[in-house]
Amino acid sequence: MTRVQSQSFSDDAPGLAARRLAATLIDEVLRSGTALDETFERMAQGAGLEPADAGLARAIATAAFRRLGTIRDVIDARLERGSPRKSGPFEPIMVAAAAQLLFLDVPDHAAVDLAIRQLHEDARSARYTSLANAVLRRLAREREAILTRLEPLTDAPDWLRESWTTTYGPDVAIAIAAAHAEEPPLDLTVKSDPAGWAEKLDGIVLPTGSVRLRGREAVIGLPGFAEGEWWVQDAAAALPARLLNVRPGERVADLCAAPGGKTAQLAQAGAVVTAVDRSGPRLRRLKANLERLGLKSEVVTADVAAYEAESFDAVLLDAPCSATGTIRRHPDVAWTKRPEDIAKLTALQARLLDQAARLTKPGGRLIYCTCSLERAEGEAQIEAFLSRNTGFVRDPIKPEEIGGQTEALTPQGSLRTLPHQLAGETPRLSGWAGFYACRLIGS
Ligand SMILES: C[S@@+](CC[C@H](N)C(=O)[O-])C[C@H]1O[C@@H](n2cnc3c(N)ncnc32)[C@H](O)[C@@H]1O
Repeated sequence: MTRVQSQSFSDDAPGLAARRLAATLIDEVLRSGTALDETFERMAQGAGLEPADAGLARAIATAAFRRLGTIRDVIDARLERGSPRKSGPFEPIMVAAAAQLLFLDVPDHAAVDLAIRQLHEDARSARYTSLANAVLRRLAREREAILTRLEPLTDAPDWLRESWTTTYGPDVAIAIAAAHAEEPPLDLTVKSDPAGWAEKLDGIVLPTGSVRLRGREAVIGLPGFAEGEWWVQDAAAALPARLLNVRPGERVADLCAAPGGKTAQLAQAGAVVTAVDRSGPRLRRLKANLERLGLKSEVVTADVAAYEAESFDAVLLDAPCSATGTIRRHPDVAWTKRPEDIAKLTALQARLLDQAARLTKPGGRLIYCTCSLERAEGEAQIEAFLSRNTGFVRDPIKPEEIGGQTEALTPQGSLRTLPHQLAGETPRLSGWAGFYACRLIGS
């Protein structure tokens, strides 16, 4: 894609500024590989948009990434001579418009007319407005037919499609991709009284203890947020810290801790927590989160690979990873990560894991986890670790520790959650993130 040049988002035409920001976000994320959330925070600030416009821009970009494979296919199929070359912002504007026409509740004329206006703003794309108009109007006319023929795996890049099919088999690969097509529900970890909070917030208590909300309201306005009674955390992401079974007063290291979802769980369980992360800005968010929750932890800015301290009763390493287990919440991940990232990340994870082992007391517990669907960042990482560190053994996780969700346990007793597990009331209220976690005991 070519850089979208217009950086001025405000305009008199209603909705145009939101569409400009949406196309720019899509373009920028694909070009730079920077996460949509981060790109949005940076760009929306400077764009001076009304909150509703900024929200619409983000919704368009998110829908575009969730369905990018399908969107590219249906546009290409209607461009007889392929995508025009040297056409400036043509592609991101078309992708954003198609996302609205096919997957969002936006009037067709608004999606089409505002896309055409945007194309006119750049001399390189202005030449293709008639072509764009014809393609977008066809998409609107043929929407029903397109939507009845959706194939979930089309919305995963080839390398992920192949990886899931090889690792989990063709049926599970399709189920994973189908789960990614659904908007995710909002899950909360509550300090206490999950049933009471589920009732107050119109949610359900999941078998693992998290509260899943049926609605889609902004969290900041919900009862209990300002009072620090709960925090947002995917139901699968809440499991690794629970599996550490910390007792009040134990010294616990949370390595790669920011923004602190797991630190909060450990502190809430009564542990004396040291949270370590190398990112200053992310640690500032961790501190703000803990402050809202009224919880405490020592906070250390350090590279875990070089972090030295007196050894801990228990250690949690939530290692940096490809984050392919979070594609449902962050669909841009599927299009920004590359196979070559996996090799770099697995080498880093091995270094961090060896250091985490050195920081674990003899007889202490060590949990390694990643939010990745890749075996290399989970099962294979632990197999390699155990062959290097013969002083450690697995401490198998029991079904009752994860609310009886036996399908999320490997034969070796590791946790392996997949996005299509955890059936709920509707497809949107089903599923959880893809996580791997293994509990080890040192000697
Ligand atoms: C998966 S996120 C952690 C999420 C966090 N545990 C939670 O539950 O909220 C990974 C974190 O690892 C940190 N990180 C990456 N490489 C690191 C390193 N070498 N040393 C310390 N932190 C690192 C990143 O800054 C990021 O905050």
